Amino acid sequence: MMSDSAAIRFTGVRLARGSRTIIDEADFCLPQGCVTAVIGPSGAGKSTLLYAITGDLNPSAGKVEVLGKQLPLRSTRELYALRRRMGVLLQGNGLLTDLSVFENVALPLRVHADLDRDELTERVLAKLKAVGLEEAGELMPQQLSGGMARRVALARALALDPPLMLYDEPLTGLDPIACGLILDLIRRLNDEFGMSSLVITHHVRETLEMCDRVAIIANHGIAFEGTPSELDTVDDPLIRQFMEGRPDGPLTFDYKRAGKESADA
Ligand SMILES: Nc1ncnc2c1ncn2[C@@H]1O[C@H](COP(=O)(O)OP(=O)(O)OP(=O)(O)O)[C@@H](O)[C@H]1O
Repeated sequence: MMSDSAAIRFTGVRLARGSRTIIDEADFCLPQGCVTAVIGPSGAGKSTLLYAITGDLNPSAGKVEVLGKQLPLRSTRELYALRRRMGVLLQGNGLLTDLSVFENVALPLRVHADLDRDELTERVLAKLKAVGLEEAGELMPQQLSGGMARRVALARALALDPPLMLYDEPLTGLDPIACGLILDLIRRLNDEFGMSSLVITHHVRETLEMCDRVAIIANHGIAFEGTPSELDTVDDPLIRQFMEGRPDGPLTFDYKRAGKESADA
């Protein structure tokens, strides 16, 4: 069991890909009920952190705890049980194109929940309503705008009522209005359903306006963790370089084949 009420806790974690250390000595906490943004230069290891949370990548050192479980788990069965408690929204949406919107959202329920037809319909419509698409169930994915497709994927990620939501670049490819809508939904759903949410994003300014906490991954570790207003007051040159989008400074962008790898430019 986890020692406190964090939804996610990393203690002294090292994450490696082959012989390359991507993140080292990382301490990170996502308190329950919070929306935490994870930002940082391209290639710094944000998605790698996500894979460690979903149990796709085991830490080579340190402790990763998610929803009260320490990873890696002893069996695939336990890992799948934990994954059912995480809603994951990936960049590509992953909607099945030969299934309607309704059936896409129903899919995890059909596979993992033992519901009768009425219960299933009620649950799917509730999730579609939560994302403002209650009347779109009949549509096929090809008939959706990018923003609608993202919302359907979000409804599907919510289908099993996960206590933890993980978003990897939820705003990619969306216009500013659709971005605002998705960020608003992430915040609202987190609070309404009593979830905890982690949002990996390059849309730094917009996301900082709505999140409770922010972690910056840079130079192989967690370079900052705190609230958005604390971030405003930090004068660490590395943090300022990233926040101001300057190519020159302590952030390194060289690729190294072994040892500690630097972020891609
Ligand atoms: N499957 C893999 N095998 C080997 N190396 C990998 C693998 N996936 C990622 N990497 C390496 O790990 C580094 C961190 O990648 P990651 O995708 O976590 O970065 P990121 O911060 O999410 O980047 P971006 O913002 O561009 O999505 C990359 O530079 C890449 O070289």
